[in-house]
Amino acid sequence: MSDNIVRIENLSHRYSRAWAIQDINLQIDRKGILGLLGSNGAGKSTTMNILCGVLNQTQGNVIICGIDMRKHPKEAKKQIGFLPQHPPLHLELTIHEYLTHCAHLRRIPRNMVKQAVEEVKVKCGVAHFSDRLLKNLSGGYRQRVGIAQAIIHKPQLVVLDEPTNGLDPNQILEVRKLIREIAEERAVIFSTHILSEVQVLCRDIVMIEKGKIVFADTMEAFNNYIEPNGVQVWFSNMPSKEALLQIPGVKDAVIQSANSARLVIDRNPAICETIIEVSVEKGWKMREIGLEKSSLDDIFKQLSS
Ligand SMILES: Nc1ncnc2c1ncn2[C@@H]1O[C@H](COP(=O)(O)OP(=O)(O)OP(=O)(O)O)[C@@H](O)[C@H]1O
Repeated sequence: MSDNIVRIENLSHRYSRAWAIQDINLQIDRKGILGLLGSNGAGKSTTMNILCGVLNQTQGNVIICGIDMRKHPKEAKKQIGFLPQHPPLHLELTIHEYLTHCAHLRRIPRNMVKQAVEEVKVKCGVAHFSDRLLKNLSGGYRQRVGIAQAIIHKPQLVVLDEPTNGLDPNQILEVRKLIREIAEERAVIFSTHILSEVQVLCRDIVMIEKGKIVFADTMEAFNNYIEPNGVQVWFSNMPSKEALLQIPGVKDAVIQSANSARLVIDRNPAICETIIEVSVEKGWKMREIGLEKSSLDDIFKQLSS
């Protein structure tokens, strides 16, 4: 049949008249983390809800480990763990009670429930809080429990919808570490609107904008693609615009003050060295140089055009 963990074919969905997503194609063949990046309303949740069998698509197919989600939802869902944006936690239960409840919902055989719960508590670092009520946990620990319920049945695919949203910086680091660990054994889809989250965590990236995929490749390819095209420079002996335009690789120059300019450059990894060399040669006394980072909005604009 198929070696794909996920295959999404020509997936489109409309809630009323307008299409929320259109013609999404996506394939995941290996373990590791894929980042699904998109701004608010781009269509991430719609795609994930369909992928996880929570929403029925208008058109297209979702195949999980060779099983068609629409034709065999129960079988397909066995291969998936899902942590939605608003985790389905029962705050009045303890961690142990909640995960035991999840194990039953996932139809883990009765004689294996205890072992599955203990294993997942250790894996997600919540074993020492086993008897604590969920309502008394910090945001980071609640997310750990949310991830625990998503992997308790050892699925091949885990889908995490904005899992680091609302956490403090330490909690974000801890949850990222846990996500990396669980991705050693399975494919993980990590949805977010924060580019830097995808850059630190994911091996592959899919960008979605206005319901359509605008970029899908490795993180490395993405980082190469978005290389900055602007440089800020500060000089003590400010050269003229004409002199700056003589630097090889500089396509345009805008003088911004008596000591600074913005240069539009070729995508050339050695451009900063060239600018520094010319500055030294001409005695411009460079004080500072910095590559401009594209904002996510710029990147989306660039990719959608
Ligand atoms: N239940 C719904 N009924 C009608 N329209 C909806 C519904 N849910 C989402 N939409 C619309 O579908 C489009 C995609 O929304 P979706 O929630 O999938 O985006 P998203 O990328 O997950 O955004 P966010 O990060 O804000 O959750 C948006 O235009 C949204 O307004």
